[in-house]
Amino acid sequence: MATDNHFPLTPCGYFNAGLCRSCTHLAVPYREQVALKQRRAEETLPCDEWFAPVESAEFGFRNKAKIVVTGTPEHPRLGIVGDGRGQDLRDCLLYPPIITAAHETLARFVARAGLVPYSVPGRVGELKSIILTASPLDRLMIRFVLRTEKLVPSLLAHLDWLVDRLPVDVVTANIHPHHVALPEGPTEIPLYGGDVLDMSLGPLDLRLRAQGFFQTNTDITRVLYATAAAWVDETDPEEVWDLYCGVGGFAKSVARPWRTVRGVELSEDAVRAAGGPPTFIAADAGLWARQQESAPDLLIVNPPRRGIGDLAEWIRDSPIDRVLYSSCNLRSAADDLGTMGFRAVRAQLFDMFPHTGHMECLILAERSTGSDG
Ligand SMILES: C[S@@+](CC[C@H](N)C(=O)[O-])C[C@H]1O[C@@H](n2cnc3c(N)ncnc32)[C@H](O)[C@@H]1O
Repeated sequence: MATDNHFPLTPCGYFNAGLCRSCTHLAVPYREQVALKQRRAEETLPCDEWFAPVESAEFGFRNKAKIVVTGTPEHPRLGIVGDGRGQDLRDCLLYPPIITAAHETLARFVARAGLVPYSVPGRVGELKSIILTASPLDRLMIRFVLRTEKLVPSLLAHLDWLVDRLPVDVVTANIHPHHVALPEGPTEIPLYGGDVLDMSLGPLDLRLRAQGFFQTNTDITRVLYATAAAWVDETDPEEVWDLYCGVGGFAKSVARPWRTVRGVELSEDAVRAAGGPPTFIAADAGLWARQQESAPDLLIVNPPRRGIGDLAEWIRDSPIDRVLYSSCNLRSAADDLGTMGFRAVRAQLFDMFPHTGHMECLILAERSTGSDG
């Protein structure tokens, strides 16, 4: 492959040839990437003490692949839309071996089952993408994102061939009729196996349903949850709420026999997958908090990128003095802490998304007193 003179050579042939630039920071040596993120984090969020950042494996860390399918059933390209024609990325270095190996079998399956890839410019065809998730024990969830239900009988007719060749626990069809940038649609049709993928991290029992959220870097997630649990245990609060809890990673990590823990999450699917104990509730976090008669001793929040919105004012007016905020967007977290009237006393960067500008930060924040600052 020809190299692009604007960037130094990296370990990724797609990047060097200018065929994929998803890893925007790949040309920067990894240690330097982390140092730059740390500097940016410290500038964005003033904090009494920033702990040393937690580094990721440089490659093979992504437990999820959103594989856009283009080309023809006989010669499918598995990768990204790229310039519109589609770009095959089956040797992407971010994937663990189980996901890389699955690409070849999936390409053969597309041909065997005659799955016609969807063409973005032509708006014809059926198979838009394949979403793969790998569990910590190397089992797979495979979701075929289709324009309509037309290909479901072909998928079913050839499924035995696929599950004989891959370590699959769940296969579904996701129906995504609209020509929009969203990666998936609202309807999920179960095709094979159970309805959850076991994402347990050692003793931490975690299960993922097809449309649920799971942090994308399994090893970093393990350290993030363990760190949160250690920080919570230092003050040993009696009651903890985990708002925006997803499938319950933080809630389950901080659960102790003597502690009351409740997790709140908008997605009913995620709450069903979380199971319990502790107790999980499907609700809007802000509305639910306002309906409670008491407040917890410590609150955990891990919201989407936009932050916690109105909940910040509720926290400001509540008796809560300590919040553990896990954020993938420090800008919104800093704004939220300002609205809450809290100051960051300890923070740590977890490099969940190497080679990009994104990062996860865990922040322990306390109510500011009049003497602060
Ligand atoms: C960044 S994820 C965090 C999930 C979880 N804490 C974890 O570690 O996997 C954010 C979660 O917030 C949920 N969510 C979004 N808006 C919400 C709201 N208004 N109330 C409760 N949960 C919400 C999403 O469904 C998603 O599961």
